[in-house]
Amino acid sequence: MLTDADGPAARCARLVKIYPSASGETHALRGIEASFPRGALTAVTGPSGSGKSSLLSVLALRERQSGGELWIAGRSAETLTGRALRHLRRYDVAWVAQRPTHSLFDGLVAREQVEQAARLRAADLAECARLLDRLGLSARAGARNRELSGGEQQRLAVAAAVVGAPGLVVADEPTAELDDDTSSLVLAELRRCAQGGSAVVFATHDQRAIAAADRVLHLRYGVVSTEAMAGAQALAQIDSTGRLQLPPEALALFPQGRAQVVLDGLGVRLLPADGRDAPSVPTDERHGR
Ligand SMILES: Nc1ncnc2c1ncn2[C@@H]1O[C@H](COP(=O)(O)OP(=O)(O)OP(=O)(O)O)[C@@H](O)[C@H]1O
Repeated sequence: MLTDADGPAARCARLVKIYPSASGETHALRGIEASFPRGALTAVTGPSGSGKSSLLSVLALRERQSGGELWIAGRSAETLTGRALRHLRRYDVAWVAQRPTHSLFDGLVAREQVEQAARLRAADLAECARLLDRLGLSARAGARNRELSGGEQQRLAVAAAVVGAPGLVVADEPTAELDDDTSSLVLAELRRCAQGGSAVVFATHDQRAIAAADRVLHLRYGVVSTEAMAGAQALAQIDSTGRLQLPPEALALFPQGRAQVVLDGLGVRLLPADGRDAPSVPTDERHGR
């Protein structure tokens, strides 16, 4: 079971993920700084290719980071033995893959998938039927993966992930296959899981899921560009090395890719490198809307 009860379920600093590619290397994560508190739903958003799935698969211990630090319940992922990693993956860190069948077992019917996860986490088996019912899957409890629709598989993968409230639930686009009604069922179940004390993290492009989150981390080019608490203004993230990512519309003000950094009484102004005062930017654009 995850320990370090007072800290976040997971935290990363300067997290880097590099994939080999035909042209050399793809730097999918370029120094992610983030923490994932228990009891909260964190949505990870960003354009295609910004690194959402890479972050989630490292966070869920499906892949190793290439650099930087990841702590799960206060333990550095790099120092975990193979056995400790398997233990965490099995009991404490639940994973809903982008393709839900990748998180499900072929040989089991729906009810058995959830019961198997419940047994591993020493959860009450009676909860499995209630969970399937809440997710609208009672009538499909005896069906195997290939007999389920994409949306049913997705709901089933979520059921198996949340049963027994593991310390960390990581889900890659858990509502992608769902209509409004079934999406609400999944989001309600993720909320219930967070209320039980789990840290729930999901990548999404879905406005319904973003609206349901307590906080939203927006990625661009493999770093956290902004972080927003529900209903609050998004704040640009300044990482531990002092870097901050400008919104795309501000980049046009710095064609040379250089800025003067001027501290004044109110904060910091960035001026084009030739010393001219920066042209004014409409307030909405400055806030990245
Ligand atoms: N297994 C892999 N091998 C090589 N490159 C990869 C691999 N997985 C991801 N990438 C590359 O890493 C970068 C980030 O990909 P990632 O899938 O994390 O982005 P994403 O934000 O989840 O995108 P999407 O919204 O399209 O799912 C992309 O350039 C992608 O091509």
